[in-house]
Amino acid sequence: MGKPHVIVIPYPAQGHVLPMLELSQWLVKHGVQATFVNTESTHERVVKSLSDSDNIKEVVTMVSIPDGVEPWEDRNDLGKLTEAMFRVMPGELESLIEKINEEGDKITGVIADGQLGWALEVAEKTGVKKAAFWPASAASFISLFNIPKLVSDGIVDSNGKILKKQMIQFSPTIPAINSTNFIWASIGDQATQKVIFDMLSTINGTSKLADWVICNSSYDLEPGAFSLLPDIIPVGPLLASNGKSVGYFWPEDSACLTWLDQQPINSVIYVAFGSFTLFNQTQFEELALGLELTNRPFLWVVREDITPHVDEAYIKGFKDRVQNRGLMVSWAPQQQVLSHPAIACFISHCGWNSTIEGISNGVPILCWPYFADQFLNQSYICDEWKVGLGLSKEEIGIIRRGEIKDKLEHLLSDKSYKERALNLQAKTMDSVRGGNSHKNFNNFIEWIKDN
Ligand SMILES: O=c1ccn([C@@H]2O[C@H](COP(=O)(O)OP(=O)(O)O[C@H]3O[C@H](CO)[C@@H](O)[C@H](O)[C@H]3O)[C@@H](O)[C@H]2O)c(=O)[nH]1
Repeated sequence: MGKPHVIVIPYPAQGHVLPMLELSQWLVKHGVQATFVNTESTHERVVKSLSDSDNIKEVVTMVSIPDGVEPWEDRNDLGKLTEAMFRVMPGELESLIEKINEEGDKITGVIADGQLGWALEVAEKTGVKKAAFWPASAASFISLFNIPKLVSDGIVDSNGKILKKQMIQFSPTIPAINSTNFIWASIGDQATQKVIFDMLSTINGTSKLADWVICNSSYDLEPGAFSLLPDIIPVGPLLASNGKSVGYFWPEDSACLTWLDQQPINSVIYVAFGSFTLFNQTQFEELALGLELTNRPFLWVVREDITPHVDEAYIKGFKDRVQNRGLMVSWAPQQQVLSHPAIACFISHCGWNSTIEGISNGVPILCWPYFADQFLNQSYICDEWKVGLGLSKEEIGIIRRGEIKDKLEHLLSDKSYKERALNLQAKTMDSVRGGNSHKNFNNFIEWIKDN
């Protein structure tokens, strides 16, 4: 009997591809062969963005299949993308597995993103092991499991439209969620929301189809959520196995690490909003001016692809005034940045990966959620773990420079945030270095290897 050989297949979004590629590298380290299946367009982006030192292609077999989106359609339309994927990718995945098997390199299991239930149906059909990977918090899983109840309670209709705007407490052991912040409720127009809602509604069934459901979280981070979900197994945070993530959609600017080396310890404000967040010009300027007002060094990820005419976006004179203490880059190697001793705090959109990367490095967080599960993650950061602060918006939805400066001052001058962040870091890292997450991961590997 040869090595176990699994297919790992993520949803084509940055916050899904990165942790699943990390998972694949951990699998390989444990003696499992991994074939990573991206959509063709994501594969192209990832391969193009690899840096010279990234040897991922020698470790994990990277392949691609079409996502079904027609050349004239827009892949940023998540509704269209999700529908097209569902139509085309199951057949493509099945053919891929057949082809690999015919070549004699037998596939023994499929580990699918929790959002891709159809991939587990393909696994079932081809008679291999089935596991689901959830790249976000266990609490967000709970909110999706409760979709049928939300419909029967009249909070949302069967298309996912929010009928009642109110705080929802699924259990006293997890943070309450405002119904307007449900994951699907802020994605695109009503038609898109329906497609995403339908996809998320299937997650309960997907997790029943899977032999294992693993989650990129830990008992220490979410004791309440995991007590409600005994069959969801935390194995995280799954950080880059060699300290550096691979699988970026944009080329990294690693010069920022050299710049960080020149900054005093515990001085730099790191600012990054993941892969989806969009700012209007007013908000962009207020953030820039807020950073300027702090008089502290900062490293700010400004995505050039979503900030058209980026040079003109900065307020006049800003770049000259901050040139000795501010660095703007288009994409940073975030895990390396957050582990750098110069970092003092993190202004984040609270995507789950950014959240657990901040926690794993003991970095206090100023929360600026944009959509989806990010509001729930903010509640964890501010109310449960107490390692960060939120920001208040004006009525017109803008966060002003004075608010940004004041909250940063508060976060950095009240040492209790850093203390709690370091405590949580210690617990979290213990869990992956020999503790519960580590043990769970080893049990998972045993299951994959078991004939
Ligand atoms: O300059 C940058 C900016 C980000 N990152 C990385 O990109 C990833 C971003 O992931 P995440 O923080 O989760 O944000 P999103 O890309 O916005 O992720 C989507 O997917 C997540 C997992 O489902 C959800 O929690 C988010 O709300 C959703 O927006 C992280 O690993 C970061 O380290 C970099 O390496 N460099």
